[in-house]
Order: sequence, then C-alpha cells, then structure tokens
Amino acid sequence: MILPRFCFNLHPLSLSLSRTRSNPLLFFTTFTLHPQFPQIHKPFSSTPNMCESHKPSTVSIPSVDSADRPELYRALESSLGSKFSSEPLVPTPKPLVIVISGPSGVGKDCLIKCLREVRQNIHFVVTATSRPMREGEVDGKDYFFMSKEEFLKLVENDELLEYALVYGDYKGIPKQQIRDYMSKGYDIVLRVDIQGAATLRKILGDSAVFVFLVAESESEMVMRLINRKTESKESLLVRVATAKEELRQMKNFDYVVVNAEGKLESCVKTLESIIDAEKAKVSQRRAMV
Ligand SMILES: Nc1ncnc2c1ncn2[C@@H]1O[C@H](COP(=O)(O)OP(=O)(O)OP(=O)(O)O)[C@@H](O)[C@H]1O
Repeated sequence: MILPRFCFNLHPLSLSLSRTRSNPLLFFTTFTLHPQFPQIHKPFSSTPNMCESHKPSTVSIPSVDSADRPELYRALESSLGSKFSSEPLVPTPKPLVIVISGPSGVGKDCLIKCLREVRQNIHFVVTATSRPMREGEVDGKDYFFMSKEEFLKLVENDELLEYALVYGDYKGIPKQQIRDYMSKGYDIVLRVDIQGAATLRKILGDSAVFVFLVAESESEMVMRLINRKTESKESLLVRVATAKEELRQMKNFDYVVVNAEGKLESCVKTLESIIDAEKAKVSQRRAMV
C-alpha cells in the first residue's frame, strides 16, 4: 500500500530510505509520484507545510534537459502557485556607528585618515570644542570651534551625545551631525579616548561597534609617542602612564585591532573586514542617537 505522504512534514529521504530497505519498489513509486514537492525539509522554518496552506497545482514541470529556461522558470512558478519576486532578499544594511579608541599614540588618527581614503560612505564626526583655534586648523574640519557659553548651550539643549572637560576645554559630539549623516546612509566613525568610549558604551550599549586599537607591544607604543615629538617630557610621562592603565580596558570592547609597526595598511584592512562583517550580520545593530 502507498501511504499518502503530503500530510507529514518528514524528510522524504529518511522516509524513502527506510522504505527502500524493506521494499525498493515502494520507494521508487512514492518518490516519482510527487517530484515537485517544495521545501520538504525546513529545519529553520516555521512556515506551515504544504497540506496546511496550499497544495501544489498539477502543472507538470518540463524536463530540465529539454525545456528552455523561461519555460522551466514559469512552470516552477505555476507549480508553486506564486511568482518569484525579484526584490532583494536582504535589506540594505543599516548605517553603523563605529567607536574607535585606544591609548595615546597607537595610531587612531592615522587609521581613520586611511580609512576615509579607501572607504566610501563614512562620516568622521567633527567634534565641537571650546578650545581656541590653532594656526592651520579649519573650523568645521578639525573641530567646530565655539565659545564656552555656546558649548554650554549645546549641553543645556541636550544636543551632545557625550562631552568632557579636557585640560580646561570642553569637547563634545554633536548629535545632529550623526543623525544627518545616518539618514543619508553613512556609517559614522567616532574617535574618542578610553573615558569617552566608556561613556558611549553606557549610552549606546551594543547598538554601536567598539574597536580598541593597540600597538603590537608596550615598547612600540612608547616609541611611537617619542617619535611623534609632540609631547613635552612631563606630558610624555603622563601619556605613557595613562596608556599602560588604559590597556586594561580592552575587555570592554567588541574588537581589538593591532596596528603593528609599518603595517598601517593591514590594520585598515582589518577594520574594513570588521565593518563588512557587521554589515553581513543577520541581526543588525541599530544605533539611535
Ligand atoms: N603602523 C604604524 N607604524 C609606525 N608608526 C605609526 C603607525 N601608525 C601610526 N604611526 C605613528 O605613530 C604616531 C601616533 O599616531 P597617531 O597620532 O595617529 O596616534 P593617536 O592614537 O591618534 O594618538 P593620540 O591619541 O595621542 O592623538 C604618529 O607619529 C604616526 O605617524
């Protein structure tokens, strides 16, 4: 006797194989009766099986060897009772907020500069500051320069995502700038110190990607600061001591990227891979600023 199989959501192979052992003819017969049975084995799907929703029509599917492709395509559509959609199966990835941090002198600025050169649709957020403009700096490019009063007005109006008083000057991240660029589909890069990253983690939680940048060793990190020749000996000592402490914060980040001596290019590639992987995630992060 041939059992009706449509009303069991069983894998046909398991059914067929068990039958084959006892009766090969039976296997052959059941298999050829319904060759167009769709999505027979769906381990991740909760879609009701065919007998609960709609049965396949009786349209016969032409041979794959002789039929032309449009004919075969249409026969598959008719057989399943619906048109195949050409809409993208995966929606456009959401804009990311990428927070880049790490101890002083590891190469954060260099990394971001290179990333902007090689990748489109990235906006590096320009920080607002109450610090006076230095020679060579450009308002709106290096910082948004403003008076303390203007800065505090932004704080009062809740227009800053995060702010801090650094060596007597205010620095803060304007929310509106992030919103504007995210609405245009840009990924957002924020460069903050370790304290700033901790504050942003509290505000944004897992909705942003937190990347910790390090040199390959402590000694290399110190050498880079020495070679940069931007610090006085006092400031050098403070920066190095702080950097050693800051390394302990690595565990609070999502990714750690090593910027090894002379390997800035490969470091940029790693960061790009992180961004690409984040964009391929099934559950996307969704930063709300
Ligand atoms: N891969 C690398 N190999 C060698 N030198 C590097 C590399 N990356 C950056 N540097 C150098 O290290 C120094 C520090 O880089 P950078 O100013 O980008 O660091 P930073 O993390 O932004 O520092 P800070 O937090 O103090 O502003 C610079 O002189 C830069 O040219």
